[in-house]
Amino acid sequence: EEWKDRGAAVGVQRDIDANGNTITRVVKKGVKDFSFGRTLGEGSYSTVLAATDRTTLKEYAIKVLDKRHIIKEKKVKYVNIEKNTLNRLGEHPGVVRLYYTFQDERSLYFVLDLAAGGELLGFLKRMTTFDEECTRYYSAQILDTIEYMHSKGVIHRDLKPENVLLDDQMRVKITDFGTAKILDPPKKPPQNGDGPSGMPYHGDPMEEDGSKANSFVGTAEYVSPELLTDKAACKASDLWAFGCIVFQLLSGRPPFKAVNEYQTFQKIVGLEYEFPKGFPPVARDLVERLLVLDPAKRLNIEHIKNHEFFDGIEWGRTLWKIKAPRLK
Ligand SMILES: Nc1ncnc2c1ncn2[C@@H]1O[C@H](COP(=O)(O)OP(=O)(O)OP(=O)(O)O)[C@@H](O)[C@H]1O
Ligand SMILES: O=C(O)C[C@H](Cc1nc2cc(Cl)cc(Cl)c2[nH]1)c1ccc(Cl)cc1
Repeated sequence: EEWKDRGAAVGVQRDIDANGNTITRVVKKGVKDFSFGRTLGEGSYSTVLAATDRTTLKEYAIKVLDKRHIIKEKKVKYVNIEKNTLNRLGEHPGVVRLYYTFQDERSLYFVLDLAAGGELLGFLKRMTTFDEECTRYYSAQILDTIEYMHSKGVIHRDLKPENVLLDDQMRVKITDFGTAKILDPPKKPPQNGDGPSGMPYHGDPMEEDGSKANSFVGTAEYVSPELLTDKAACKASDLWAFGCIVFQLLSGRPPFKAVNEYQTFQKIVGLEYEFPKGFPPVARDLVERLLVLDPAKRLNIEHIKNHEFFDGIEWGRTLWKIKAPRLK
């Protein structure tokens, strides 16, 4: 049987010796335990390969990072945030699960769920737009996963269709947690200088005046206004990105897009966007209540789940059992 301590994977092997005594051996999973297949994709600091566990024949995606490259590019912090965040998130159908991590002299390895369907963005590009039924299904699974992440004190901070992968049954698998923020439960009563809602942050260096130096900004089109104005990401920032994704699935383009990042940021803080003709009115109402400049005035997850756009969606386990609607 196998048991895994936090992220480091160890297997337990039992054998009987000549005198009939049981010998228990603890074995660490390593590169040798997998046969590597095709390249699923490349990141700036990583290669993701399909792989099969030689013993169990289970298929995984293994993300391989070159140690020297990570150190040179000063990405050690992000790799460890990704590992710690994935370990903290444990198991949810909408999160790419981390089974093992290990390293050899040259590389680091993340053994992850295989999302054989690839990126949601790929399907959207092929379809140009999704109809309401498909949009409802995919955005409901994304929302259910955001709710789970937030319940574990994790803010994703870079939600976008590229980071929404799909498994072989066209179910959502959210990935890319290297830039997530982990909210720590306050050990002491909230003091000023803590993050919003009195929750102190960790993972970003603090300025001497106690304000958070938020080094990270997400992908321009999906960045929330509060991150641009007072550099503070909060849970509602993921719901801004969610609003952008719903808009993009139905219209084929993100709401805020300009010739360069700076002009995109100007459109965001100025709330300059318009719906294309024919955009479904119920979905429009939902998006208008998410793309609100003041994060405190944005719909919260409970209200979104009860919005008319999600009529017919049964939240909870059922959502992950129903068949994905055919993309048409
Ligand atoms: N679990 C997975 N299953 C299948 N494909 C995956 C999985 N994880 C990543 N990929 C694919 O591999 C490619 C590289 O992903 P990776 O997360 O390593 O880098 P990235 O985040 O896309 O790029 P960057 O690091 O520059 O942001 C992506 O195109 C992604 O779609
Ligand atoms: O937490 C652990 O298990 C230990 C290590 C931590 C760790 N060791 C590292 C060595 C290098 Cl060179 C770079 C990074 Cl980012 C490194 N991170 C580790 C091993 C593998 C992976 Cl995928 C992530 C972190």
